[in-house]
Amino acid sequence: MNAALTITGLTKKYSNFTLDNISFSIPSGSIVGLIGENGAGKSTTVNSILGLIKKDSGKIMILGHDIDSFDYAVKEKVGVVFDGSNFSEELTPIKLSKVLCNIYSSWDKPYYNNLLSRLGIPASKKIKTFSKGMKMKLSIVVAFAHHPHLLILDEATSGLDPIVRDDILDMFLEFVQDEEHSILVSSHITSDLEKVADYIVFIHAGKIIFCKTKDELLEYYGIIKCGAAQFDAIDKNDIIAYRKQDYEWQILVANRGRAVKKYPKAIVIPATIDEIMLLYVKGEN
Ligand SMILES: Nc1ncnc2c1ncn2[C@@H]1O[C@H](COP(=O)(O)OP(=O)(O)OP(=O)(O)O)[C@@H](O)[C@H]1O
Repeated sequence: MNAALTITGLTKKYSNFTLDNISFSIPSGSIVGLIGENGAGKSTTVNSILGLIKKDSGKIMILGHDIDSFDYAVKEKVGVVFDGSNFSEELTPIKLSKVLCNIYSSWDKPYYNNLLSRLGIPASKKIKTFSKGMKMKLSIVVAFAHHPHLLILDEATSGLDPIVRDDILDMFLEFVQDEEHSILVSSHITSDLEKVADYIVFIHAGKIIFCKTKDELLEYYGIIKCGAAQFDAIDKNDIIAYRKQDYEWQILVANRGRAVKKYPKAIVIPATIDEIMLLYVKGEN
């Protein structure tokens, strides 16, 4: 399987933080969700991928090209959306299109106009009059309108309402449909990732905790809820992490079907990505 992005052994040291030997890849045609608590290292990973910060070590390949010797033709094939707009506030979306068609050889004006109206962005109003959400939507439209092969979004949907986010998730799914386009999206809104991501990469304190298919997480992971006596009887090898809240123990397990059979008296429920993250980060093991 071709990979749109391959990261091997990425390391970046700051005085109080180390992004430590990160490795994962994005198969072509897939959406990868990057999750982790504030300060986990998501933006450091994204900025390293984009060459915005200098990595200390590791290899990053985008669309088969090493980023250390990247040329402009490859850069054009990467669409980027950050949490914030970088466009001149005096421009209108129509004027912005005139600027961008000189920058991107693959700029698709009809598609851009189509996306502006699909997301309800006023084409002839100055960007400075836009709300934060409207600016974010414009950044997303611009990223799509130069037909990138790889889209990278860092916390790009957090300021958007659920209805707009739903439209954007549909755009993501349409984008990867032909198996040649791929998306890396970092987000704290894990319910969005549950809807669209194929893989989840979980970073905690600069290290990768896991890189798994979303289906594995949602179909197999589970939480056992039980009292003290039942907790003591649970095989410690089955426990990924646990925490106690009031009189209830919550235990994260990797195979909830097996847990149901093995512990018939316990309540075993599916785990959301948020709960999996919470138990890994705050739970004991
Ligand atoms: N230029 C810098 N100099 C020193 N430390 C930095 C720098 N940039 C980031 N860091 C540190 O690196 C760590 C990871 O930051 P990063 O922005 O990658 O986290 P994140 O997972 O994107 O967090 P958030 O969800 O809050 O955006 C933090 O402790 C941050 O303080």
